[in-house]
Amino acid sequence: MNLPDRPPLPRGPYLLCDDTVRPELPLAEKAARLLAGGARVIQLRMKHTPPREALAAAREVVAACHKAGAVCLLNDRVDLALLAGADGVHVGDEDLPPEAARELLGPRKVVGVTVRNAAGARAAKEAGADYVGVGPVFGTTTKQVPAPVLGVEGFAVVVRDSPLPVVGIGGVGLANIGQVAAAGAHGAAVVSDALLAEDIAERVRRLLAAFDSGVNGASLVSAP
Ligand SMILES: Cc1ncc(COP(=O)(O)OP(=O)(O)O)c(N)n1
Ligand SMILES: Cc1ncsc1CCOP(=O)(O)O
Ligand SMILES: [Mg+2]
Repeated sequence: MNLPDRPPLPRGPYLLCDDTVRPELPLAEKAARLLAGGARVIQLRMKHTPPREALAAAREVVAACHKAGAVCLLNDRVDLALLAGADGVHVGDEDLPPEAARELLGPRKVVGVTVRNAAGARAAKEAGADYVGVGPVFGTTTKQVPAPVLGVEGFAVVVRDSPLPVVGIGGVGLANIGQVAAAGAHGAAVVSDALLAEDIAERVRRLLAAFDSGVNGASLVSAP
């Protein structure tokens, strides 16, 4: 998956530090609580934060992640990823194309791409991506996603046929993250199940344990 000069994307829960969920909680505080729970990958997703505040938040969250030994990726914003010294970026259909993200970031950063199927994952690999985000795996109200819900069986087929590591996203939480892991996913992206928890750190600890338990589960899809 990764050339030696890229930080490996740790396997397991992939937590989103998101300004669209529980907006009253500052992004740096969300990140601190996610990290306190043992998060090893955080994606900073800012859809409403004004540019100068977003830059300050990116720098603060990246520093906190690196102090905790976690990987920090920026959603959408290649510019902020560069300015804040993030480990990479995640881009989708409405963002810079992955080739451009790779050109700007160079070979030493992680590029993740949203795709819907294995063909998209093959194209993402050709474009220089390190992993793909695939979903929605389950129903979600956090984002209006222009794609049908895959379900865990449909997700498992994409995982099986993808040439890149897959991070599942959409409706993932404590109740079903084990299924995502059992499907062979490299990661499981979680937004609201963690950020809306009364104790975010404890919820992350439980998500980590549940993913690891699922990894030992039976595969959901036989070999092709
Ligand atoms: C891990 C992961 N997968 C998919 C997405 C969605 O990205 P995108 O399609 O660019 O949509 P926005 O998040 O920008 O609304 C993601 N963020 N992370
Ligand atoms: C950003 C994004 N992209 C596809 S679904 C989603 C939101 C997922 O949020 P949740 O984990 O709360 O379902
Ligand atoms: Mg995007």
